[in-house]
Amino acid sequence: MTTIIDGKAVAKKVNAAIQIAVAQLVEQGVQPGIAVIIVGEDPASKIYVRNKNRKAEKLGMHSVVRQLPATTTQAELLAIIAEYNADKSIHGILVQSPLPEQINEPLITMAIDPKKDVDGFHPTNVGKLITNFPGKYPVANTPRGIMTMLHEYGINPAGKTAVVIGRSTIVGKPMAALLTNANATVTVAHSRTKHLKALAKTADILVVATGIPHLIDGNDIKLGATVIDVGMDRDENGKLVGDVDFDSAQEVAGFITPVPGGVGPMTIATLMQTTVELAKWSDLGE
Ligand SMILES: Nc1nc2c(c(=O)[nH]1)N[C@@H](CN(C=O)c1ccc(C(=O)N[C@@H](CCC(=O)O)C(=O)O)cc1)CN2
Ligand SMILES: [Mg+2]
Repeated sequence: MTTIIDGKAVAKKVNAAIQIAVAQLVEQGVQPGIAVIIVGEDPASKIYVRNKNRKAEKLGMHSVVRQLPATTTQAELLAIIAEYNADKSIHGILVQSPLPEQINEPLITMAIDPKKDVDGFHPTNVGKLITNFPGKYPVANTPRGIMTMLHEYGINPAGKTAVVIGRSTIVGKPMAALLTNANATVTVAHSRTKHLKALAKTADILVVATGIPHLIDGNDIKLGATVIDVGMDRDENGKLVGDVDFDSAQEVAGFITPVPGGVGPMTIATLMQTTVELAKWSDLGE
């Protein structure tokens, strides 16, 4: 019997807590504020940005969306980031990815004040995560949301064998760090990994974030394993599917996230959570 991890339900619970936290902050004279910058007209990015804005407003936050043309230069984007770095009403700054090719993404990440880095991508914050630095700092929202889901379903990574397939800055690397800090034994695999499927089968916790539809199926999963599918791929019919073949995987897994309705909803809920925390840390010194 497999348990389907309901990311929508966990996100709802997180959002309910955020709504209360925001109301309390507003009473103390602090309204958490987020600025989302989008460059160009990528339709999926526009939907994600619209969803972030709507959710932030619904939870009582101050939310600004800055839509820029695809021809925006590096200097123009840097100037806008500097503007939000100096804006006291904004606690979190997010530059939606992907960015057009004339923009140097690492330099943009570096330009955001680490204290307003709501994505948790700034090297200062990544460094703190990797070193398990004490204190408060933002952590990438997708992997952090996955940790919240594991916690909600009573899955403790300590002592478990975890395999993370994917080594991106957004998911794979911070996921591996979070699982390591939670005392799992972690292997990071990727497109050049030999015997990938055999390795996947050793995992008690398997996180798949490759962008390859149905890379992993039930044959590659240990009986009873927890399977977290970060993929958001389109199949030949344009249907949204994950990196895991859900139908065969759920015959073997103990716990599994669906696509859609698993990791995705948690990303936005956790982004809201991080925005509230940044506001508390900066304005209340918590
Ligand atoms: N600066 C950032 N850019 C991007 C990030 C990010 O975290 N920071 N992540 C992704 C896109 N993304 C948020 O930005 C995101 C994508 C998808 C979902 C989601 O809820 N997905 C749903 C399905 C939606 C559908 O039907 O198409 C789900 O999985 O249930 C949330 C956030 C890239 N860019
Ligand atoms: Mg999902």
